[in-house]
Amino acid sequence: MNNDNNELKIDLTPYGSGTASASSLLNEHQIILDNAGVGICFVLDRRIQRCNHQFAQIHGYASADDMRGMTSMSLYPDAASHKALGQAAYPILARGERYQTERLMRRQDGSRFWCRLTGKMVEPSQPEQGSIWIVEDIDEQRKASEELKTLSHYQQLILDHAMVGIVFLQNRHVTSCNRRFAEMLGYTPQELQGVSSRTWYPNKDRWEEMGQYYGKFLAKGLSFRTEIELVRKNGKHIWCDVCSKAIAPEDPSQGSIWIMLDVTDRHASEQALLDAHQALEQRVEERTRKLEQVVSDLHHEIEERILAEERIRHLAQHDGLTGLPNRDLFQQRLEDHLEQSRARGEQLAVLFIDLDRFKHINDSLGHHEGDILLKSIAERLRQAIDGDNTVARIGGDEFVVMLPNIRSDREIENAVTALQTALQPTLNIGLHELRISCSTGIAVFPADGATPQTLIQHADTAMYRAKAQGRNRFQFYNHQLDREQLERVELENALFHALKHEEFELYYQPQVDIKTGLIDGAEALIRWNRPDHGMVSPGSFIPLAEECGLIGDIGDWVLEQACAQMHHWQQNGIHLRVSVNLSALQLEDPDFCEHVADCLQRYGLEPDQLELELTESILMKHVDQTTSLLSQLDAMGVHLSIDDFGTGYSSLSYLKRFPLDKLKIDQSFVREISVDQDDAVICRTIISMAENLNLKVTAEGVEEAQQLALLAEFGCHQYQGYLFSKPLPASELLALYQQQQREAAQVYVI
Ligand SMILES: Nc1nc2c(ncn2[C@@H]2O[C@H](COP(=O)(O)O[C@H]3[C@@H](O)[C@H](n4cnc5c(=O)[nH]c(N)nc54)O[C@@H]3COP(=O)(O)O)[C@@H](O)[C@H]2O)c(=O)[nH]1
Repeated sequence: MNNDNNELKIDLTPYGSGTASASSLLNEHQIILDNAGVGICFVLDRRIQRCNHQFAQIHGYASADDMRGMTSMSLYPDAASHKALGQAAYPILARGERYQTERLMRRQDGSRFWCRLTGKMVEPSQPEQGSIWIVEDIDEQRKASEELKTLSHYQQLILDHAMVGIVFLQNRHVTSCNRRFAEMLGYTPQELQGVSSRTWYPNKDRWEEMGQYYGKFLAKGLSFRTEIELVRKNGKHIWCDVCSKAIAPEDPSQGSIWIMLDVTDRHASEQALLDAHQALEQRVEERTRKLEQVVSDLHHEIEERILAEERIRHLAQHDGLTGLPNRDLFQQRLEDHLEQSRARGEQLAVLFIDLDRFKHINDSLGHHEGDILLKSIAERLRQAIDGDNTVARIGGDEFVVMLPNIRSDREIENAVTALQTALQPTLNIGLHELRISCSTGIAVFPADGATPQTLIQHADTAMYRAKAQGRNRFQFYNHQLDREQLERVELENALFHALKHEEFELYYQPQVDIKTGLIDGAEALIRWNRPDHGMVSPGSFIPLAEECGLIGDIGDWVLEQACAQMHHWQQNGIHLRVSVNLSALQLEDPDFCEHVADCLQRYGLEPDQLELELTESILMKHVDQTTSLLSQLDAMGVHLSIDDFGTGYSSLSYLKRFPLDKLKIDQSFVREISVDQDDAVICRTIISMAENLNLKVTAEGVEEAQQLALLAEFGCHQYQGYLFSKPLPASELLALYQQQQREAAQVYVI
């Protein structure tokens, strides 16, 4: 045997050595054998010659002696394996080499176990010297290894079939990965082996940023989870749910494990969901906004409707021009206050206010200025009454005032005075300075009436009386006034009757040429021969006829009569121009010109035989309309004159604009011409102005020779008045005219 340290030392006893040193050596060997950690046996002719205790123990025998002489065959599971080992080992052993193998062996109890066998020939050149076998029980190790193998196989299976991608990184480089991971990124696992994780990041910055981020977690042994966007081999971006943990937190060099799940679809779904959600939210927001808009529009509409209703209510209850309460509202308030007054036993006064000469002013200035005037007056009245009292406008220039809780007539008079005083200051309307006064009627609850209607009506009646007494007056109602009102209504009816029953008559006042003193015209003036009343002056029924609309028919009758009269005179060789007074209402008739032309034609008259007299106020009303009408009349050849000139507000520019022939100086200026310097100046100015405008001038109301002398001195052309003659029936005028003609002829003869 050689002396290799690891070699088995052969027991020499069977070979008969009896020396002490040999014996000591053998003892040492025996000690080594008995205490060796492995089983050792010496086999000769495939029989166990000797073995140590460990060997016996490994094979399930109580002692080495029990095994001595046993065939090695009994150590194998079967003969075949015994034979196979021999066949495998012999050639190697024969070459003197060590043979090592791991085999399944059999224990004494028949159980199998794994052994590592290491054999060596004692003397390869002399196989008959047998072989030494070292046996290690590796059954546990082998099983563990098997288990490990199985385990790692299972692990590999798990890794390979895992639905998630798994990668092991060291220093951010792939040490291994499963198929799914590679698939996720579009590589094979082999392609990824050893590559940097940078490969699947969109860019370097993102890779570094992530490294810093998760590095902190991994270093602390924490796992972390996130979703990141990665790039596949083909450049397509995917989203991954990533979970990572360090393999050994205490040793970062061992790297980390990453489990990844491709959540691109989920991400896309989520994104789609998010987009849909956002779109929905947007739609909801939009709808909400629209709804809010609709709601706001609705609110707006409701507010507007409320405002409109308020406006309508306001309009329905207020006067559009002055903003004052109207008759309805006034009556409502009066009703309420009457109830209170009744309950408290208080008195209440209603004032009916009518502006003096408003119609005249309104017609003269025009409606626009008239409206401004009314507004100013309304404001003054409103300011002049106490807060609790109501002032309302119930007609053109008619206002009513309610004074509740009145204790005495004096209190009412004070209120009326306050109102009159408020109107006193001059009003500047356009270029005009106007003074306005009012007539006031007063009715008191309960003495003069118990209902709003009665009180207003009685105050109105009282107002008429106040007006009849002159301007700027007030009058308390009494029952006598009712009678007067009744008379007014009766008069109105009588007027209708008069027209129907030919109670009217035309008188003619001669118009005399101042230079010759001869009649050269006449003014037709209506008279009413009222049965049981005598001759009624037009001054007392023309205004009423204008108010009740009868003036149109009366005017037609006058024109017809005047033309008929001229025709008659003409038949008798008398050619007198007759002037006829016109009312505003007549000019509003669109057929007026035709009517005049027709009348002239029917009576065979030349148009210049007729003169139409218009007051300034009529002229100034609807200037454009009047201008056109007058132009038509002028074109026909009819003469036109301004009556009562000087009392109105006509301006020079209008005088130039109208096709006029004559101005008639109002008798109020003529009356005082010889005593009042101002009137004289006015007359002189009118005459001189007419001269400049190429107009003739007639002076009205000439009663005295002195007046006539002055007018003649100022250059006036014509006059009419009691000095020469009062208005006369047609027959008397004819007689006067003929007498004058006769006298003139006599003078001529003389
Ligand atoms: N639309 C119509 N109006 C008419 C008509 N007829 C008359 N009238 C207008 O009625 C007003 C009163 O007229 P009357 O009572 O006839 O008075 C006229 C004369 O009688 C009066 N007059 C004439 N001379 C004198 C005088 O010397 N002194 C004096 N005190 N009075 C006098 O003046 C009136 C004439 O007015 P006028 O028309 O302004 O020239 C009166 O406004 C008539 O216009 C009619 O048919 N239609």
